[in-house]
Amino acid sequence: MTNLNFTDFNLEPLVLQAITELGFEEATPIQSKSIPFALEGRDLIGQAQTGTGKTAAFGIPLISKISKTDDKIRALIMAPTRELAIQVAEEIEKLTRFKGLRSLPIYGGQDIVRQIRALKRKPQIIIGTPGRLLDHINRKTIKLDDVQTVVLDEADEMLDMGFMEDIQSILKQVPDDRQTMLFSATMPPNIQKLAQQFLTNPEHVSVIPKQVSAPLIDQAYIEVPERQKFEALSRLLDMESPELAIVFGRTKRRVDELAEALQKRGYSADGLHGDLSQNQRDTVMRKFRDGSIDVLVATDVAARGLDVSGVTHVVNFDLPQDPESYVHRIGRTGRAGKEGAAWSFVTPREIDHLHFIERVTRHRIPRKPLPTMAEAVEGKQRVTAERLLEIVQSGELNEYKGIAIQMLEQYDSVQLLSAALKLLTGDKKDAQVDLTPEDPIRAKRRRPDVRSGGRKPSGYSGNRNSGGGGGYNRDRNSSGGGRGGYNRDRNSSGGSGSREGGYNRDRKPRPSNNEGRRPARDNSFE
Ligand SMILES: Nc1ncnc2c1ncn2[C@@H]1O[C@H](COP(=O)(O)OP(=O)(O)OP(=O)(O)O)[C@@H](O)[C@H]1O
Ligand SMILES: [Mg+2]
Repeated sequence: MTNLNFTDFNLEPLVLQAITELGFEEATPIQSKSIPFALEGRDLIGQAQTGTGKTAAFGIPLISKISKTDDKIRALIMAPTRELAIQVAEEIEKLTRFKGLRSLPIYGGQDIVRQIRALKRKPQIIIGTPGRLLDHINRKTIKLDDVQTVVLDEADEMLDMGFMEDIQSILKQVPDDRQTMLFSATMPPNIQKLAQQFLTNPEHVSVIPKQVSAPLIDQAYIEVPERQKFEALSRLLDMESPELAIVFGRTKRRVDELAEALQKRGYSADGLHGDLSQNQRDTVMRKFRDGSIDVLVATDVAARGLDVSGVTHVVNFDLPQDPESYVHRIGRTGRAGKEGAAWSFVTPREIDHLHFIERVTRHRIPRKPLPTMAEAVEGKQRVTAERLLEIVQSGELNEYKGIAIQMLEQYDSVQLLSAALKLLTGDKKDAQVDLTPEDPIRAKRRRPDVRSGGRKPSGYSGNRNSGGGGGYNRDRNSSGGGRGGYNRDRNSSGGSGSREGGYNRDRKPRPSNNEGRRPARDNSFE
């Protein structure tokens, strides 16, 4: 089907105005398909590739049903991580800007007394992580008797994190005649269990072409021994000079060590994982969103749902265990019609696991050679030259011209310019870096299907853009600079302030097929 315009949905003018303000010109395929059903009140299972606007697909209908004068909690959105809850709350906030609804994020690690105070302002929409929501329900500071709409964003991840019981307990508090919607880019078969329990006659809305991962992501892998991964990463970052990059590591220790090593080598990097205080997590995310750091090193805490504009590269420093995680990690780039690159480091013993990921995601990942030292140097020089030319074009150089003329009288111009480039490029610091080696991930045997309905794999789809997945209108207003391609004004609204507290809910550890030697997955997302 062709994409619809937002005016086709018969939305209130104040909601339409907010959509226009966000710069959305037409609905994406998942929005075109799910908004009409959702407005009718139908239960929904929505699946579409990463970065294709699922948040607004549930957000727009949900806010359309709530009245400004209401003072009850009418909608509950659950998300697996704190950062995602905050981000979804921000998008809802933007969508309700003109309508004037009240929404509130509720998540662990934030001062509960402050949350209780904020709840007194009678929000109609709550966006929360399951553990903290349950905490409020038990304290009777949140009552869900009047909820009309429930959304489980990243439903499969919440199951995987062991939230099933919490979700059950929470949903017991919500009236049975509510509308329930599940959304994710991946729907492994076990999602059916959740759907059967919590949804009534759901409409399956899926926008999935042959490959599960987003089509605008250029995927590649580099075969590299464990001990050479760091050198490979440095070279890759130098060669590609990402605008913003997310580097995924398997464990918290890995993330800490890697972030520190990158800093030592002069990269502007910081780490994010579930053992940091909420204050630290907020600070890192804020810095990454505003570009004051350009490499975010993270565990899978950052794999789901996070939408940071300008992420041009994702690097799997360590391969993820699950194909779903691969799809979500790489989906942090190539969003909203933009292109992105995803590189995965694969140790020789992990090649089988990579093939498993390829089979499940139905996408052949081409191998690329390790960038050479020369390519890395050339990449850095190119970026420096580009920066220099930008300054030349800006034309504001008068105060330097006197000294330039003086220098040119004494030295050769090529020599002078080379020296300037050298200075700007900065010498790479050769600081010694020792990372604790990680064990290789072993190939897992499992039914190769991350989609709902259990369709059989139909072979590889090596063809990018097959099926036309994302569906953003990328041709309009291309922004000359090479990055744009779709029109929207991205004002990241800075996030909520930092709070202290250390509520970390323990997730149930997932079964490991690595004889328990694999360090636990980051189990404190919430
Ligand atoms: N109709 C639209 N036109 C242009 N941009 C849009 C539209 N709808 C959503 N967006 C923007 O696209 C980006 C990605 O949206 P969103 O985060 O909802 O994706 P998602 O499908 O939930 O991805 P993920 O699976 O990673 O969670 C956001 O910046 C969002 O504001
Ligand atoms: Mg999302």
